[in-house]
Amino acid sequence: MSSFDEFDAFEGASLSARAMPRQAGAYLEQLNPPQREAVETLDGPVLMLAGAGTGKTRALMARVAHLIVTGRARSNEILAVTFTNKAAKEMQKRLGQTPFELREPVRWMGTFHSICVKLLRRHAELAGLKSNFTILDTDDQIRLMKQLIRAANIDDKRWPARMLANIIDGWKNRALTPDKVPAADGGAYNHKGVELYAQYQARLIELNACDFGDLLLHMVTIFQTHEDVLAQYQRWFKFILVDEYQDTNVAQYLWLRLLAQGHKNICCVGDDDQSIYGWRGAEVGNILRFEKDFPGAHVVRLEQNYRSTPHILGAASGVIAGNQDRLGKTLWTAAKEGELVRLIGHWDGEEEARWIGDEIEALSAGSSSIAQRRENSRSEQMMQEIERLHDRDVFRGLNSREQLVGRLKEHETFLVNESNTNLLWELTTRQQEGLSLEPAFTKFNLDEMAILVRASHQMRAFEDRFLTIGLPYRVIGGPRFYERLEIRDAMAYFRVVVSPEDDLAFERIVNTPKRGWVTRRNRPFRWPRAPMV
Ligand SMILES: Nc1ncnc2c1ncn2[C@@H]1O[C@H](COP(=O)(O)OP(=O)(O)OP(=O)(O)O)[C@@H](O)[C@H]1O
Repeated sequence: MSSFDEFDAFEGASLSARAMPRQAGAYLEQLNPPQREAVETLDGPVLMLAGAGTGKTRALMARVAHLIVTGRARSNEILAVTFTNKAAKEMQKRLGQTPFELREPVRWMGTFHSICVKLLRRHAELAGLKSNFTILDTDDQIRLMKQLIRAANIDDKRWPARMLANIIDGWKNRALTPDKVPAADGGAYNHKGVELYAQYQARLIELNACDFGDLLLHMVTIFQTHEDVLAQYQRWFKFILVDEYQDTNVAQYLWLRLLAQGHKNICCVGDDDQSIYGWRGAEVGNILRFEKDFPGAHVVRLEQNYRSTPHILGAASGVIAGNQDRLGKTLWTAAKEGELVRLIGHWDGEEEARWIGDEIEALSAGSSSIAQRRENSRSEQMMQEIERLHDRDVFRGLNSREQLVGRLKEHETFLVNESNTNLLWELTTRQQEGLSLEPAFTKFNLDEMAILVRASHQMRAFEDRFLTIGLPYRVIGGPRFYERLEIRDAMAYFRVVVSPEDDLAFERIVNTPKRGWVTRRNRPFRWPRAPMV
């Protein structure tokens, strides 16, 4: 076991931070009543059910500050799990500023993975690793699996390594070590999955490496098998906070449960309506079951939305109402009406990209779709037609879009097509509701507009279109720094220098750049140890 004593957990906690409790501060005044309830209920399990834009980040930060300011915990006694490391950094920064003014950073604030790396480096030998273990990326994982698959004489064209990687990942998300995989999963990967999983884990240990899933799996196993280690962390982490609880998987849930078992001071923040990571093992059941798992839990609902207009909330609520198994909450806002939501169907991605490109140009030029269309001769015709119909009272007293379409058909106008009727209906309702038509003619900056896509391949049609029409754009959330090919190659060189036994890194760079060396198939890599860099 790592040699460190309880004092290590508090390293960096200065005397000033351990001083007498201060007065609860201005941060409480900036909260609405449910937020305040979620912040001030410090003891026992708390579930903060927070819809989008309801100020959960604000409440989460206030809770951290409140624990410290009232002297209930020192900054190093709080374990705060955030969804991304970026979110942790941002919160850390804001906690140092008004209205919180914390003097010390919360050292155990980060993602499940970043916190588990820190813990596992301390206890690596309990998992058969050295503390300087390497963390494999997906490429390395696949490379290693391919070696094992070929060594087992399996055709990796028919049974791709990526398929095995997904299966093993799924088991790790469910906190299953090879010996715990249920018999029902025995048929996985042509009945070879469990055996290859065991070989893969053994090979990782030889390489002094682990993959992403192992970071949690090893820590759950260590906590389950070493009571003394678990007890130590249960004592240190007096209060636990978890963000995006609806996205936790079984392994993360077990890890949290083990740590919170003693004091049960765990506050989970989440929204059962925003669970989108089922495909990577997230269990929305974790949040639905919270009150069962933590009897006596205090549930607070944050329902006042500060970000959206009633139309947007209404549309979102309509979609969400169809979800099954909800804990239920009703978002509301004090904001005024705002723009209507438009739903526009397109034939394919290219047509959609073309339409959106035109719309963006129109919005940034300060011309609505109608005004923009007025600019070309075809649209001149369109404006004349609208005026003609207007004179015949076609738009008066309309109750539905269908009625509008009916009247347009009666007048045999060429305006009957989906995009024109959408636009005419929007303008009609705006007028009926006494709303100004102004917003449709306001100029917008390009950095006020965004396109959200579900998967990165959907960006292509937009990029093609924007390049064609010369519309400047930025892509946010493309491949991350460490995922870029050249960065991964450079990292592999460093890994070989630091750990000469890292065969996977060696395999990656041995022919990068191309040196014309041939590697033999069906053989795991074991290279002669000669200095090469
Ligand atoms: N009590 C409050 N009074 C006024 N404004 C608030 C209050 N709480 C939050 N806000 C504002 O609402 C907006 C959303 O807050 P915050 O980012 O904390 O929400 P969130 O729930 O974390 O959002 P999301 O999870 O959807 O990103 C921010 O602009 C914040 O300043």
